[in-house]
Amino acid sequence: MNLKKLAGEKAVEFITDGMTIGLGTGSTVNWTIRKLGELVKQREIQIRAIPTSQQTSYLANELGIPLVTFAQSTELDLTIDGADEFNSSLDLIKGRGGALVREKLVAAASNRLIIVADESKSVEKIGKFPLPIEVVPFAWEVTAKRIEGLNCVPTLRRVNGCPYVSDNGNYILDCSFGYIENPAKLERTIKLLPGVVDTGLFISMADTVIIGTSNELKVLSKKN
Ligand SMILES: O=C[C@H](O)[C@H](O)[C@H](O)COP(=O)(O)O
Repeated sequence: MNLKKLAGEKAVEFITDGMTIGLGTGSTVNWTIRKLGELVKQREIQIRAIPTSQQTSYLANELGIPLVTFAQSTELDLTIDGADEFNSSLDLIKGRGGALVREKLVAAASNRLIIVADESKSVEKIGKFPLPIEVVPFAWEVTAKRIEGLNCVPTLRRVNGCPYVSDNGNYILDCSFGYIENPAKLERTIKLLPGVVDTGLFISMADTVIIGTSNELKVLSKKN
């Protein structure tokens, strides 16, 4: 069973006619986007969408999903996106695919954030994998040193030996903090550092996580 597909396709049920939605990035939400593309093609639903990456923009265009920008709408009804890790409080780590900055901006402009993931993303404490932090290329070495001072090992993300460059023209540092005891505090601390654009910590942003497990689909919702 493809658990990413199971979770990704389920999320389409939350999209209703006339919505303006945010489309996340990654292999799980791609299933949502493909399913949505079918509905749009069959004229079963009319929506507008803002993509969180070039990659998602290409896919949505290929599928005929109408795209808009924040110039047309500054408020979104719903965003559906993937995650690299989530805990039972629905705190997330995102950004392994490099789209964290736009993903956070789109999520923050949305009335609701639905995460789609397979069960391997569920953790007791976030920090199992390095935390992606997007930084301005200028003086990135200095920024990395400052982040290192917070007790972690930052590694510049590279592709074929060259620094990975995000859609925003920035670099990404993958930072091994180990398990993060207080994600909200860490987020505030990192964001104060000069050179940091944003972090992959998404704290108190997700409303719902749809999880594909080998037995069934599980839905976790924010406790109010
Ligand atoms: O930058 C990438 C995003 O945060 C993705 O949503 C995240 O990495 C999850 O991707 P996937 O569904 O491919 O595991």
